[in-house]
Amino acid sequence: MSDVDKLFAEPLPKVSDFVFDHDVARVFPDMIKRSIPGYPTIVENIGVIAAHHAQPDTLIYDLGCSLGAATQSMRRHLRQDGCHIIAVDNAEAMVQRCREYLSAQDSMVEELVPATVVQGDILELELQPCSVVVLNFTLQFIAPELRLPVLQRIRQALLPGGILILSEKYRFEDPGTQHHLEQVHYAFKRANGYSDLEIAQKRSAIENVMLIDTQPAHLERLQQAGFSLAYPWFQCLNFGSIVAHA
Ligand SMILES: C[S@@+](CC[C@H](N)C(=O)[O-])C[C@H]1O[C@@H](n2cnc3c(N)ncnc32)[C@H](O)[C@@H]1O
Ligand SMILES: O=C(O)C(=O)C[C@]1(C(=O)O)C=C[C@@H](O)C=C1
Repeated sequence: MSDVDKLFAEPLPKVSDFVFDHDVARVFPDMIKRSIPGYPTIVENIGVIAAHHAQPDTLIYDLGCSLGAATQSMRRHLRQDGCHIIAVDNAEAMVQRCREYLSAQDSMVEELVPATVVQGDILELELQPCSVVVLNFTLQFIAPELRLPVLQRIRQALLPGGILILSEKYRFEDPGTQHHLEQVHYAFKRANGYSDLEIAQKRSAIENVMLIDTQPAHLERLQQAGFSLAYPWFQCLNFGSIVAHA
């Protein structure tokens, strides 16, 4: 159901800002696996971590779900009775295909945790009480000044004992660290078949719409949002994931 990502393979007269449109949705599984080091490990362990912390008869949110990879993983691992996953994305193309992917999962596996796919803006979404929230490479596409209010609303919606799983691309204050991890990330992309042209054009496409923070900045913001504890559980090159406890 996924094509190979060739969106930036030819020279573009003008590189437009990256958007999650139908062209991206069509190649997204290939794009994200070849672009984010450790992505399969992060997705699989989101299921493990969510299943460990999910509470019976509660909601679970996958915010910025794209095609629902994190939702599918949580459905593979969750065993608590009465849970329901709400997968949210504001991109119509993603929502359409996410519904197809989850229907396909339902046709292959019986008695999965029910999941509802909602097209909506997480900046406007009213969050119901929940025990797990996932932001898997989503917050980086939210305007920096709006990130704290989003995290505060998530914190308020989480039940006692609830968790947020936040995965992001990182930048680094130390110039040497930033340079070397950025270069090795490009080597990762080349090892996955991207050309230097694709790497350069994709970098231009995301530079204005994917504004990344340092891991310490994320941890500080989570504390500001009222989370009682936050710690990194995974990092691969300049990408990583954090668990934050209500
Ligand atoms: C890198 S993708 C997320 C990957 C996905 N969570 C996964 O695990 O495969 C970022 C997603 O966030 C969505 N997004 C960005 N801003 C959003 C917003 N304000 N509301 C809802 N979804 C948003 C995009 O449409 C896109 O599907
Ligand atoms: O940093 C890059 O070069 C990327 O392509 C990263 C990234 C991401 O982190 O979301 C950017 C856009 C797509 O969603 C896939 C991967």
